[in-house]
Amino acid sequence: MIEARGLTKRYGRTTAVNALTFSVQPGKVTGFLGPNGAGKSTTMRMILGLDHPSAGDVRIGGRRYADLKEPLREVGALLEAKWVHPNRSARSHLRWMAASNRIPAKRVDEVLEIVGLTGVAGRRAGGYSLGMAQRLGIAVALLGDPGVLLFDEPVNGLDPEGILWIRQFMHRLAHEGRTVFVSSHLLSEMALTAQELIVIGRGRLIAQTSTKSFIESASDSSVRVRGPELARLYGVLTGQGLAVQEAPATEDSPAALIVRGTSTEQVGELAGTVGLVLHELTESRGSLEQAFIQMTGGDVEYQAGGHTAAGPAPGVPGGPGGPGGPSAAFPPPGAVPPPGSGTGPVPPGPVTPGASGGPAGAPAPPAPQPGAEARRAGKP
Ligand SMILES: Nc1ncnc2c1ncn2[C@@H]1O[C@H](COP(=O)(O)OP(=O)(O)OP(=O)(O)O)[C@@H](O)[C@H]1O
Repeated sequence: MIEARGLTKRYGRTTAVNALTFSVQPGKVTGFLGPNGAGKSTTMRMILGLDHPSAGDVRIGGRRYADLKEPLREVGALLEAKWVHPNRSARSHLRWMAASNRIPAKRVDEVLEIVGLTGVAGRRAGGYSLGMAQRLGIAVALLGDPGVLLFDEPVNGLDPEGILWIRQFMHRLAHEGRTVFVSSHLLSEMALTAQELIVIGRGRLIAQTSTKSFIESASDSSVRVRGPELARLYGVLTGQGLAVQEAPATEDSPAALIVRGTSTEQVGELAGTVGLVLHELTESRGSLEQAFIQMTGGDVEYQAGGHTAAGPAPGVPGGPGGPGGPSAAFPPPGAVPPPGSGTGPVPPGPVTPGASGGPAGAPAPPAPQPGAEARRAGKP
């Protein structure tokens, strides 16, 4: 279990992490969700003792990282990709890691088998694809058979097969009773991967909730209605106590009304009883991504299908469907190292951030000093 209390990190005038309090429980995958720059990597580095909090603290199983006697056996992490020496093979790299952490050599073959790298374990890591490098990173994280695992943006840059593999693998680790904490800026990915979500924006906690509740609350439905007598229609609907919002005309669509907490049937019948002509009556599901951007105060544009999905809040017109390296595994103390405007509860595809930021994390020194600051500038 991971517990953060009032966790804060300031870099000069920037408050990267602002009084975060949350807990990550074993036995399930917990997603750490926030737009680029929200403070996810900084939080993970503090969990791993690579950055000192400016205030507050974070504990793993009740102890600070620096106080863990054998950190590699308690927590494993995948932070940054491609940090393995290119001329080393996966096996020799793992043997070196194991030896430097007093882990029996036979564990190397076990973890190679677990991540599916046995067949290529003798090949130089420099020739590995990103997906293979990810697996190697995970193998390093698993060397000490830790009960707590951290993954920072593990699917960045992976192909669909690699994404599926990582997702299933995290489920398996959680099923084994481990604490699995995975960061992402992709709500659509987290919706498929995590049972629990910790959502942050600009360093602050926005929500800690089950993924199911988050999706339900973020994908409220609304009814869009328009006709030649909008003002009268507005009066009829509000007269029935309905929450009605005006959607001004845009280049693409004429002015309309957005009605929440109702159905197309009810709106149509109310209009019919007073003889109002309607030109449009549609139900829209809020886009999860738009809800996410709103909640996180995101200043990041999310794009999918070639258009920008950032825009009005769910249920607000103007938006379709709605209203509108690895990593290098970071083996403590041994080494470290995007959907568009979907219309359903779970957006159909990944969201690609307009402003891309690569996976964050610290390089993987073979034996990081607990508590040592890992500066971004020092990243490989
Ligand atoms: N070493 C550092 N020095 C100065 N500012 C930093 C440092 N590390 C992070 N920041 C700033 O802190 C904020 C949070 O960054 P962080 O990398 O933790 O966010 P993130 O949610 O992981 O984003 P991303 O997905 O883009 O990596 C950003 O404004 C970032 O520029």
